[in-house]
Amino acid sequence: MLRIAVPNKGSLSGPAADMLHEAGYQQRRESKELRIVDPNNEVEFFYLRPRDIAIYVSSGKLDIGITGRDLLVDSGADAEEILPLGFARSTFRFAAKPGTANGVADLKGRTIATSYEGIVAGHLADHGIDASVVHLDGAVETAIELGVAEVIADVVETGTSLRNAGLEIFGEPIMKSEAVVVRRVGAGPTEDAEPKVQQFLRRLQGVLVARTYVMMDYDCRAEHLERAVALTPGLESPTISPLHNEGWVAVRAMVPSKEAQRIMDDLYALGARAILTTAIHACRL
Ligand SMILES: Nc1ncnc2c1ncn2[C@@H]1O[C@H](COP(=O)(O)OP(=O)(O)OP(=O)(O)O)[C@@H](O)[C@H]1O
Ligand SMILES: O=P(O)(O)OC[C@H]1O[C@H](OP(=O)(O)OP(=O)(O)O)[C@H](O)[C@@H]1O
Ligand SMILES: [Mg+2]
Repeated sequence: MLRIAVPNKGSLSGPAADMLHEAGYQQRRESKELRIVDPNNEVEFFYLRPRDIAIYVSSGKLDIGITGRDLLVDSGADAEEILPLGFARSTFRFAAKPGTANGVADLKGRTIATSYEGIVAGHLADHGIDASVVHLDGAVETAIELGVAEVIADVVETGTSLRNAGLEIFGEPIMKSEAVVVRRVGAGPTEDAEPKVQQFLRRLQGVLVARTYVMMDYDCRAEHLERAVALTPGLESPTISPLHNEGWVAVRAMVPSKEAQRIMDDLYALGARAILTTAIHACRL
């Protein structure tokens, strides 16, 4: 049975459960459940603190896990990212009162509060900067107002928390994060779990594709086909079928959902008609 770690709380938890559900896996019904077995898929899910997931996976007791890239790096665990999942996107940034710092060089001798000590210590070492790091569990933005630190390093999504605390980002982004699937470094093809791991990854990739693409169908005159196909090249190659009306063909191709409306406008301008888009519910590429 494949053993998978899933975030039990926080920003990663809901979207991770939604993605697993879309991929056909059974998920817990109560937010207090710590583990469930999905017998049909022969998978056992362990609901763990997101910060601990890379550590469990690196121990080899769990085959794979879903966590944040920032949490993986911060943990220093012997685990690696094998699939980015596109949700819980954030950046990790330094911030301070306006006008107090411009770049990483200004951190010398300063006190930095963060929940991600591993990332901050690594970044300071990379830049050869000597500074003190204070570990706080959360609500790090308040540390400056209360005099615990002069600078913070924290997760930023919209920037609202920083603005509300009267703080400004400075310096280059320390890292970009999103939810990722992780596994133990060195785990691989010879392991018993490998076929199940690959099947799990294919299912999640299928969800990612179904979320980002739509299927587009349209009819166009054969003489416009090359220009139409240039607009809708599909993932491999579009399907072209003859129409009963001579000189017309039907085209079917996957297109990125974000671009669907623009592509429909361009196809219409080319003379294509009966342009339809439909959602993809699931796929294997
Ligand atoms: N506002 C946010 N937007 C997007 N991702 C976020 C946000 N806050 C945290 N994350 C991401 O969630 C992961 C941290 O999860 P964790 O559960 O530790 O913190 P949290 O979501 O802030 O929950 P809490 O602080 O309530 O425990 C990291 O990968 C981080 O980048
Ligand atoms: O840029 P924003 O959209 O404001 O999002 C970023 C904030 O969200 C998270 O905080 P959370 O609410 O989880 O509280 P915490 O700091 O206690 O973790 C994170 O730690 C930041 O503070
Ligand atoms: Mg938080």
